Formats: sequence, structure tokens, C-alpha cells
Amino acid sequence: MEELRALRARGITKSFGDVVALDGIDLDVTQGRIHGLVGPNGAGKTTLLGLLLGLAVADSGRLEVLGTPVERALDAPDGVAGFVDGPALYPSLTPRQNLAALAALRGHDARTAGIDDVLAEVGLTDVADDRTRGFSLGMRQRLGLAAALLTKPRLLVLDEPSNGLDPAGKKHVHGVLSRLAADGTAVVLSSHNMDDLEALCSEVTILAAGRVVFSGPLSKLATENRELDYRLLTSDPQAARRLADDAPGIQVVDDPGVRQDAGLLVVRALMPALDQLVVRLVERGVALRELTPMVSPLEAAFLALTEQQEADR
Ligand SMILES: Nc1ncnc2c1ncn2[C@@H]1O[C@H](COP(=O)(O)OP(=O)(O)OP(=O)(O)O)[C@@H](O)[C@H]1O
Repeated sequence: MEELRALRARGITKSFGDVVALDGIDLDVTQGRIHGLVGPNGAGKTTLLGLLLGLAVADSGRLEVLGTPVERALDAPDGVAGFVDGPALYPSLTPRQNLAALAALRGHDARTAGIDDVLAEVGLTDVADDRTRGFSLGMRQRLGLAAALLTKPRLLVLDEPSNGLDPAGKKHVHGVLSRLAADGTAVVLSSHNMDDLEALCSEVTILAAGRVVFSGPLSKLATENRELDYRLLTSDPQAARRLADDAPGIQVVDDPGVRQDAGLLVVRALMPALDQLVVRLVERGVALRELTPMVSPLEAAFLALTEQQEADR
């Protein structure tokens, strides 16, 4: 079955005076996927999300959202909703009144706009009639998400939606986004939190200094040609060390953060060399008890790619 494209960007540039925020960005997002944008501070994530929401226009390049080319107008393309830099809310109004005002602005009848449903969906029913002023960041984020859901978007654009959420709130919001994606909505979100991205996204784009340094499935990042450090715990640490020292493509790393007396070994390797080492260990009767990357593949890739880009500047 052909996958429907929610978003296609080619050669997008955007500058603010002398500052080049986006420098030839290509991006593809398919319907029903959650796509993560990650990058150091100032990499251009918010600028890019703002273009998708029609808050600014690109200086050059082609942008197609939900099958329609985005021209130079400042307006959210039909079917797109979300927020950057935190949701815009009226602090003197309650969540219910905020959503009713938004529905009215769009020419909808507040009674039939589904306000109760979206408040329940984001877990704000209990505070639906409290004033928004004084809401925590996490509650405002949830209300911003409710406002976006009210439009039944086919492309949802969120700038750091997990900011300020406690673990339960995060889990709740992740559930909402995953359900939306399962129903066919494309979600593009930025985050600095690798755990969130790994939990939520099937694909990521890494930006550094306004450029794409990686874009694709998370699984590809994990197997990309990059050495990672792994913790290795076996039934016979001495034998494991001897085998690791002799194994081609394996470097034993003396990591001060790892307790040697606990029998742990840290090895740096590409996946095929690591596979070979595991086979050798088992052949020699050394049982494998734990084998985990020291940092997640996404975090390792993020650090390697963005540091390289910074060095090249
Ligand atoms: N309105 C603006 N006027 C001037 N410069 C801007 C403006 N918006 C963004 N920039 C600059 O463009 C670059 C990209 O900023 P952007 O906010 O898109 O980065 P980001 O990846 O979202 O960063 P962060 O992770 O800190 O939120 C930065 O150098 C920033 O200072």
C-alpha cells in the first residue's frame, strides 16, 4: 500500500538578518508516523516547526503540507495544528472557555465542537472550570494539545510537548500522540529528551546548525556504521577480558565510571564485531549475563553527528 505523505520539504532556507537558521533542509514525513526533531540549542528546530504552522515563510525552497504546496501566505495550512514556544492561552479564562473561544474563532458552535472530549483526552476534565492563570507548565502544555486536537489535525506540530510534564503526564501525552498516529495523523515534534524520542518516534531528523545531519528510522541510527560502548557482564570476567583483547574489531575501554570489581567490562565495537565476540564467549563456555549500550544509540549518534557538524563550521 502506498504511504501518504504528510510533509515534504526540499531545500528550505530561512535567515534572520545574518543568522542562517535553516540552511537547505529536506524533510519527509508520512501520515501515521511520529517524527522527532532533535538538535542542539539554536539548531533551527523551532524555526522549522514555525514554517509548518504557517507562522513564518521560508526564504527559499519548496514546502508541501498534506499534499498542498505552501505558498508565501502566513497561515496554518488546512489540517495542521500545534504550537511552538508554548501554547497561546487566555490566562483569565478556564480551559473550557479557552477552547470555546478557539472554536468560536473558527466559526464552530462550542456546544458541538467536542470540547469535553478533548479535555478528557488530555486529562484536564477535573480542572476544566478553573482559571488557566496559575496553571503549571505541564497543564498548559496539555491544554495546548487539547486546543490542537479540537481541529482534528492530520498533521500535528509540537515544540517540546513533554516540557514540564511529570512522569504520569508524560505517559498520558505519549498515549494520546500514539493513538493519534495509529489513527493516521502525522506528528512532528521537537524534544531534547532522547528517552522521549526513543519511546515515541519511529523516525527522527537530527539538525545541527540549520542542516540535516541524519533523517530516517531510529532503527537505522542504531545499526548505522558507528562504534558504541557496551557494558558486558559475564560468568567469567577474566576469560571475557582475554577473549575481548584478542577479538578483532573490539577495543576494551577502561571506563572509570564502571566498577571493575563487579566483573563488568566495557567494550567499544561495531555491531558485527560484537556479534562475533558473543559467539566466541559462548563457544568457550563463558555465559553472557548482560550486554547493553552505555548510552542509547540515539544519544550516541546525536553527540557524534552534532559534534562533527560544530567542528566543521
Ligand atoms: N525571530 C528571530 N530573530 C532572530 N533570530 C532568530 C529568530 N528566531 C530564531 N532565530 C535564530 O535562529 C537560530 C535557530 O533558532 P531556533 O529557535 O529555530 O533553534 P532551536 O533548535 O529551536 O533551539 P532551542 O533548542 O534552543 O529551542 C538561532 O541562532 C536563533 O537565535
